[in-house]
Amino acid sequence: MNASRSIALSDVKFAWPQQPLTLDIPEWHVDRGARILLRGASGSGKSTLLSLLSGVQTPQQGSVVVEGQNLTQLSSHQRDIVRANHMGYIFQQFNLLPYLTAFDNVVLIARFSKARRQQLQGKAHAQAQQLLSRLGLTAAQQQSPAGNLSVGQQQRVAVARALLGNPPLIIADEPTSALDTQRRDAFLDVLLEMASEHNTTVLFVSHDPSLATHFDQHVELAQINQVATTEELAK
Ligand SMILES: Nc1ncnc2c1ncn2[C@@H]1O[C@H](COP(=O)(O)OP(=O)(O)OP(=O)(O)O)[C@@H](O)[C@H]1O
Repeated sequence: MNASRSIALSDVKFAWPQQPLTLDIPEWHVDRGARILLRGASGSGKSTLLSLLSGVQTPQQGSVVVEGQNLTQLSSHQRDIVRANHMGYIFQQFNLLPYLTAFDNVVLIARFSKARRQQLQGKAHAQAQQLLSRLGLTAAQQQSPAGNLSVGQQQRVAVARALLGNPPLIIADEPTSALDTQRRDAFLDVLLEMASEHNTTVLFVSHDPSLATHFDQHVELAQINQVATTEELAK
């Protein structure tokens, strides 16, 4: 096992039921602390790849090793534990619980993960407050139900939740698509600044080419995936 790697895929083949292959990735790895912007045509399989990395899906063939854990050898329950312990995940829709306060949405993650609780050493509340403040949420906003916050504020709550307890890997799936340029840049600055403090690996999916300057590596899915999309074949 290579400790300097966050992600290692080998000989991975994945198809959704009754569909042709979506992913055929002979080899791909991501070094610890890398900040990667993953791009690719719509429907090319970016979200599918993230679902393999987060252990929500497993490939029909090959191995997916994330933070030293071979997800393909684990049960669904064990994969849930790896996800909670090692990954901060930011979705397009943020997946906040609307009736809970912003603050409670953030600290909730510590209940699901022993590794994060250990990392936090009883300071989940303090770190949640610190993260939310740093992300620009006032004390009143932190105590407001998440469903009452603006999209931009909810997005920052989702970032705080992903970062709580300093998981080694952050995966983000188009989290900036609903934001204007200024907010998007501010969001990325905070996320990447906090990630670099802890040498956190960041894998960020976006269609937006103007985000490129924020990342030190750019990966086109077609570079690693041997399944060509219809759009790519038409080129
Ligand atoms: N839950 C699912 N069940 C069946 N097929 C799916 C499912 N999710 C995705 N697919 C199919 O897998 C292929 C890749 O989809 P995916 O969402 O991974 O692409 P994407 O690159 O993330 O697209 P976009 O940029 O538009 O979000 C598509 O053909 C899609 O129809």
